[in-house]
Amino acid sequence: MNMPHNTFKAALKKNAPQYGIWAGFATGYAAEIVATTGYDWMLIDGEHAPNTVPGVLAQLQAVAPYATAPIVRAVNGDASLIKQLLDIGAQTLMIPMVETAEQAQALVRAMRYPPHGIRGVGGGLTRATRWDGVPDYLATAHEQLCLIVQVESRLGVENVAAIAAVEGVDAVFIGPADLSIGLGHAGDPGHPDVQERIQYAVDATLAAGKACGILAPNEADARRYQDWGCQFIAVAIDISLLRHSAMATLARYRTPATEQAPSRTY
Ligand SMILES: O=C(O)C(=O)C[C@H](O)[C@@H](O)CO
Repeated sequence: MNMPHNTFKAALKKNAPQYGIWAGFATGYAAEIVATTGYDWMLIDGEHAPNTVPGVLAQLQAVAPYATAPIVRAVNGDASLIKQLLDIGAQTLMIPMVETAEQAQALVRAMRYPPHGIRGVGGGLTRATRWDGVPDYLATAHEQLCLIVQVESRLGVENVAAIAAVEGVDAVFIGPADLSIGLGHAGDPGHPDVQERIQYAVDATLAAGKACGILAPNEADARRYQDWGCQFIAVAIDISLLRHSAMATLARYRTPATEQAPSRTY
């Protein structure tokens, strides 16, 4: 059995834009619905959505038949958690709040087997190896694994060039919400101070030869960040899509008939 091909990692190397969606419902059923919609990638959010390792596994299994590539965001960079997420078959990990090159190096080591790292061997117990069905997994696993580090603090942006330069870091993902609150502009990622730091981080990441991503559910933001060079952009959040659509639908009926435009003209 061949090792599953990491289409997201391959697409990053082609420098093609990759549009993603944040998946926050934390169930396999909802994740599968998202995976049918044609986005290039989806983020299974283990930081802010109520996900457990078995819950992430269910979502990975649910989306496996589809072309949308799953990225799993861990709640933190704990090496034991990284080991579990890799063992259940996550191939692309996003780790929040990386602030130094040393932290990034530790994450790379957590994703690699000795002598290049500290990942423990799960062998035939793990979905990653397809229960020992993938030949040579130990020697080749790193080829299909992808590490995205999140830069989302003042210190992280100051160190972004060194973080991006770490061998084994495939991409940097900017977190506008955390960055804006960290810079004293809570809830205002559009503030010029925040925008300046975002553009600086994008430039430094690209200069290091790595891909840069960002969350931008607002279309104007997404298009600007793409112009700046962001290659993978989360342009939607599934929970927000449901909520906004539900409210907009209800509002059409709640609005008094006299205020509504006529539905038919003769
Ligand atoms: O800082 C950010 O922005 C992120 O990391 C994304 C957030 O966690 C959140 O806004 C996702 O909905």
